[in-house]
Amino acid sequence: MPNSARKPIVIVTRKLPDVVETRMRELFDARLNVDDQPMSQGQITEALKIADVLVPTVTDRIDRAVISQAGPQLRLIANFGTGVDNIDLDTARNRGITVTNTPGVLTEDTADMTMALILAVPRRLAEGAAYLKEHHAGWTGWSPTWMLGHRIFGKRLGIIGMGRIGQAVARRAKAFGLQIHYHNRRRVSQDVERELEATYWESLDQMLTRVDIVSVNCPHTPGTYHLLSARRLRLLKPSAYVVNTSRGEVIDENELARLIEAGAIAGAGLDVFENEPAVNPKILNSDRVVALPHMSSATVEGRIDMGEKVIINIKTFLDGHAPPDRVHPAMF
Ligand SMILES: NC(=O)C1=CN([C@@H]2O[C@H](COP(=O)(O)OP(=O)(O)OC[C@H]3O[C@@H](n4cnc5c(N)ncnc54)[C@H](O)[C@@H]3O)[C@@H](O)[C@H]2O)C=CC1
Ligand SMILES: O=CC(=O)O
Repeated sequence: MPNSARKPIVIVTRKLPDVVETRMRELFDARLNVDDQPMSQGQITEALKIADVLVPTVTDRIDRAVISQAGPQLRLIANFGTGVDNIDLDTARNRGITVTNTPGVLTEDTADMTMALILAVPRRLAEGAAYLKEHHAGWTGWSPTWMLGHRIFGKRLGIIGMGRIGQAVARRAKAFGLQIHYHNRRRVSQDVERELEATYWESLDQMLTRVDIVSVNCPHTPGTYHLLSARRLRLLKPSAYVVNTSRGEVIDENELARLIEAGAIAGAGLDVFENEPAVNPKILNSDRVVALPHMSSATVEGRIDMGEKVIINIKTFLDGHAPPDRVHPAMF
């Protein structure tokens, strides 16, 4: 723990909203990334030799090699993000380093974008918008048999991971007339099931054979890597769509791309990718995929809320209390 004569050194790996950076400067010896250049593994390793607190984002790989070389003064990794699959939680715990994240404040924004993808893909929204931009001069107007997508209302949505975001997606989807089905590690409360009129599937395989749209909303953990494996993707109906705003690693992306190309899956809405920032070219170039650059949580309000959460976590921890968003490896 830093001694009281100096402010704790807080190293932030990326540019944060001005209001967040200003507050960090007031409270800490904040070393900010004003140029917003992603830090290399070498730079992060060096940072951990002097930082009391590291504030990485979800694209920084805080792995065993990096954490193992941290100085003894490093006590807290306060992730600017909800997902913590970028951090080796076991190594951090073994070295007595606390990890926090920013759950909750991104829920509604991420659910909005998930719903947007659920609507956009079957209704060919991106395709239509791109067509008009490129071909407006040759467009002959409305036509009864052109640009036909598929109806959303009445279809079955299968949510994998019925946590904060999964439930927020379900609330939106229910309002659009979708029937809610879900698979989760644990069944949610009867009150929530009743509110959402949701059907629980203990067997993910069985749920996949029955739904029209799948929404992936569980975290990426060792247990969920390729949860939508090649075998499971092949259980989907050829008319089914896959939406993923969680983490790319949860889906076998190559197989998803192959099945879409082969017409064995109708399409996908993806905000996240298995080898981010690389995107499988088949995914990128398919008319039947809406691919977004990991922007489901990207709102001005959300980023400020995340910054506030990070600051509260750091301040509470440095004041000697348990930070509100402490992450335990057992949670994942
Ligand atoms: N695209 C984006 O910008 C964003 C993506 N995310 C991602 O969304 C994820 C979910 O966030 P929250 O809903 O806040 O988390 P949460 O912890 O509230 O919900 C996750 C749910 O997944 C379930 N789950 C875990 N392992 C499972 C498994 N093997 N099978 C079935 N269910 C399983 C958990 O029981 C929990 O109910 C984050 O971990 C993050 O990766 C979060 C925010 C923004
Ligand atoms: O992907 C974003 C996050 O906060 O997790």
